[in-house]
Amino acid sequence: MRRFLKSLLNLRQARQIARSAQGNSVRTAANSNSPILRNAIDRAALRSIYSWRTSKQTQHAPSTRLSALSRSMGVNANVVPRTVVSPHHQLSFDNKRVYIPWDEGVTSSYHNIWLRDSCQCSSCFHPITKQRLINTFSIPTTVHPESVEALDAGLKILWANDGHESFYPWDWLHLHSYQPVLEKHLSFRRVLWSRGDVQDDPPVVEFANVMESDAGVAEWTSKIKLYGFCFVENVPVTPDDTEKLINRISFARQTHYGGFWDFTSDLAKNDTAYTDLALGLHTDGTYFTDPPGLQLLHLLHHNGSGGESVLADGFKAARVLREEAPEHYKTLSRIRIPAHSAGNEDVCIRPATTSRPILNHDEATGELVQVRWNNDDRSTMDRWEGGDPDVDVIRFYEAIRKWHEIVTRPEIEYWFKLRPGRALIFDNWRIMHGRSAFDGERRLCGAYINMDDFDSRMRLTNLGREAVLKYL
Ligand SMILES: C[N+](C)(C)CCCC[C@H](N)C(=O)O
Ligand SMILES: O=C(O)CCC(=O)C(=O)O
Repeated sequence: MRRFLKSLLNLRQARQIARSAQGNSVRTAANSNSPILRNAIDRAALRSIYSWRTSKQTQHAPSTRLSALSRSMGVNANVVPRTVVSPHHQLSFDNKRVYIPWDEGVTSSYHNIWLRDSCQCSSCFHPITKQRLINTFSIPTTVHPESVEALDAGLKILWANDGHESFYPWDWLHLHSYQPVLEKHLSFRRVLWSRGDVQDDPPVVEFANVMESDAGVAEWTSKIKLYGFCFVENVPVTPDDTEKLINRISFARQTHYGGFWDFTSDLAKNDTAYTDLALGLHTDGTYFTDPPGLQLLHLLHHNGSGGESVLADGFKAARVLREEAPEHYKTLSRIRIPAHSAGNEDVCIRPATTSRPILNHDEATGELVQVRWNNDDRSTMDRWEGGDPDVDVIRFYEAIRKWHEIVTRPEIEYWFKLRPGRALIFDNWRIMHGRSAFDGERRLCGAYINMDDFDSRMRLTNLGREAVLKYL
């Protein structure tokens, strides 16, 4: 009652709620916009405070599988929202919107054109391909319901212009409510780490488990998402078996290095990875518009010394930078870094769009989503957009010096030795990798995977297709 009272403080909502208070049937007048009627609505809204009626409440218990798995991944799916339409008020609509009063005391409004365009029936939305079939541009801009009806499972609308019938499940309406937004879309927790957090007990899965079931792939992909990397134990020491392993997530990303690589220090490709030189911490593909999402490396053999590997959690390092030197964090989030791969004579790769900063954030949420750091592949920086090169040049070098100092701290760097049979996979948008110089013959194989292909596989194997498709 209190919540409902609170919600009525918002007169606009009161009017919406009152629309539904009119009359007894769930079918409401086609248009309640006349001033006389609106006053009646306001009065009705206030009256309707007391006309509470019980009605069948639609609730959706959380699926145990989803909530169990999602808890491990931090996916906030165990808090399944109560998609219960208010038992005390009814739906309403006018020539612009449909209004749904929820039991939680808010009312969602949906534009008629939006609802018609979002019809999920099999003639408007392909049930198999999940693509829109309706011709959006054939919907009149004045489209509005002839009637709306609250059924147990959802909302039925009969459209006035063509008599089309649409049905929207309550949980679909509640999830996609945009005015107001009622639910967060899926987001996945990450566990940021320092060396001490992982060196004794790094994330690991068994090759056999990954190969034999999608549950094994779910475990593998959820650990990659959580920690940014994961070892795979007992991988047969062959390129073929390694390729089969990576294909359990998705097909390999093709680049000028090929798809699945089997490489050594012979400069087969004109890149320092194909030498025995040390490689400082970096992410690959800073010269691509879309850097590879995952990188898998499997050491096949090394008869020599050196060649230790190092990983560092770029998101952890970014958090340290923001805490210790927020100005440098801002600089590395702003200044765009041109990069290239131009060693092979038939290749000169640079981002097709504008280049990107080292720290990249989601425009909508402001969340750090990608670290792009490869000081060796950085091109000549002769465009300082900050306006004053005198300021930006110095700021930039100070900021990357601080960044380099942080990422190479002993507590940040996780050094280990790759070994045959133990493949390593890591999120190349978050985890920096490198190696020490080496001698002798050292042969590795592996591949890249696109981030979108990884994300798809991670969601589907961990949450199930039904849960994932809900958010489309
Ligand atoms: C393909 N393989 C992983 C063997 C080598 C890739 C070289 C990556 C390049 N130095 C960069 O940092 O983008
Ligand atoms: O040789 C290694 O251990 C890693 C090589 C590397 O950093 C790369 O290929 O990007």
